[in-house]
Amino acid sequence: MPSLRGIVRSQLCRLSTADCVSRQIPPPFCTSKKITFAQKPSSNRAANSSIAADMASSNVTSSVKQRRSSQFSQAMEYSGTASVNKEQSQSSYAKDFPTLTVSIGSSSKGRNSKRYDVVNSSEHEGVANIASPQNKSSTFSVGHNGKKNVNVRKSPSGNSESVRVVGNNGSDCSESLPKVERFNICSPVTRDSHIQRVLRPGMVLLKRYISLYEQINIVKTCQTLGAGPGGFYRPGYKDGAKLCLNMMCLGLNWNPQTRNYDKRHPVDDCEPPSIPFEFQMLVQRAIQDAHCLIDKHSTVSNAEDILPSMSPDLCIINFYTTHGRLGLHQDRDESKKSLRKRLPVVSVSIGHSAEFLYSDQRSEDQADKVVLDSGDVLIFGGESRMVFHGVPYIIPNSAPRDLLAETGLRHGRLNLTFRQL
Ligand SMILES: O=C(O)CCC(=O)C(=O)O
Ligand SMILES: [Fe+2]
Repeated sequence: MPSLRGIVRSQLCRLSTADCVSRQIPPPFCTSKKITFAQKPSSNRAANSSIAADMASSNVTSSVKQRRSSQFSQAMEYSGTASVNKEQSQSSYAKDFPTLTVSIGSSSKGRNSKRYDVVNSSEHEGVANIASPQNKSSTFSVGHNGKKNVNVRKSPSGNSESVRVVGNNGSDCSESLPKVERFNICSPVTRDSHIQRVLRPGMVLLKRYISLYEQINIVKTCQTLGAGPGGFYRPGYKDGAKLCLNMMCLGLNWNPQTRNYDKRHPVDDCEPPSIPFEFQMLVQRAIQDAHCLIDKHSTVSNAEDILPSMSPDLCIINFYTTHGRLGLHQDRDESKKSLRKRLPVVSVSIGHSAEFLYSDQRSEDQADKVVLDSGDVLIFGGESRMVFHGVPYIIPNSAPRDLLAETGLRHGRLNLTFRQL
């Protein structure tokens, strides 16, 4: 199943990939479209980087090629219906570019089912609004008051659909059309602009950033790698005390006893697996989106000055059972050069939620606290690179049920911290 990032990431400063997947938009529909961006320049970097990341993913690339022609029939097969409503409007424009109305999800007969519609919300525009029922992850603002419109329009030739994503002030043909006050069916509490936060200079939290689909893939990859050479084990410190977690490393092995990075695993003497390409892409995408957020919230001309870019060559993967924890510490075993440049740590959380403390002092009392949920990405670099941080508590029964069901992941929390040596 291909990734769904294509469409939704187009405004990824504000909208997480999680939204697309959590809404169960059929993958063929999402990925095979020709995507055109009509965004403000400041958003283009993120949009382009996201698409580049998507296209670099082998899944997506091949699926785009393969599925292009049978796009809508696949969408129908997946879960719903599609129809071309040429008669819907009397305008010649609409006749030339008939609106596609696509119903995705269970039919309205299904009592307990969620329903996701791409509907014709305007006779003239053929604007397709994708929104979800109100739930915890409903952050896709739609329509006049919201952030995203996805237009689905079929070309006269009938064989190439395009998806246009426009922002609030989008400059598509709709500009010349009458302005209509839209009713926003998304919960006002969970507007997507609130879910990505600069916690402090150099520290960015991208909430619900990773789609459920991507989370599942990450878990499966970690399960496979974790069972092989260089896999998970329970590490201990020099004094014999054990860490309250299981750990494995990618790229280079971190040894808590020597506090060094080695080529080999301290227990099985194997080389750690290398960082999978998809993980690398995820990290790049997250840093670029963090830059985008910093651009939006600060007056600096270059977000790199606040949060330098980095290319990870190692990753520490922790698995916390529900009793796991990690005391306040600094990540300071990377090279002098890396620390001098204050290259960020990119932390990915999957599974159960956790409390996360961070502070300039090694003091739990004075520390700030944030909850890290499944799919969140936290980045700390620049001024925040040496922040004390730790995980005092895993929140029981807080993992997405579908994630556990799909992967058979134990109850607990997986955390991946990517770094550059
Ligand atoms: O689990 C986390 O969120 C933090 C992990 C961490 O700080 C580390 O591995 O150094
Ligand atoms: Fe750490």
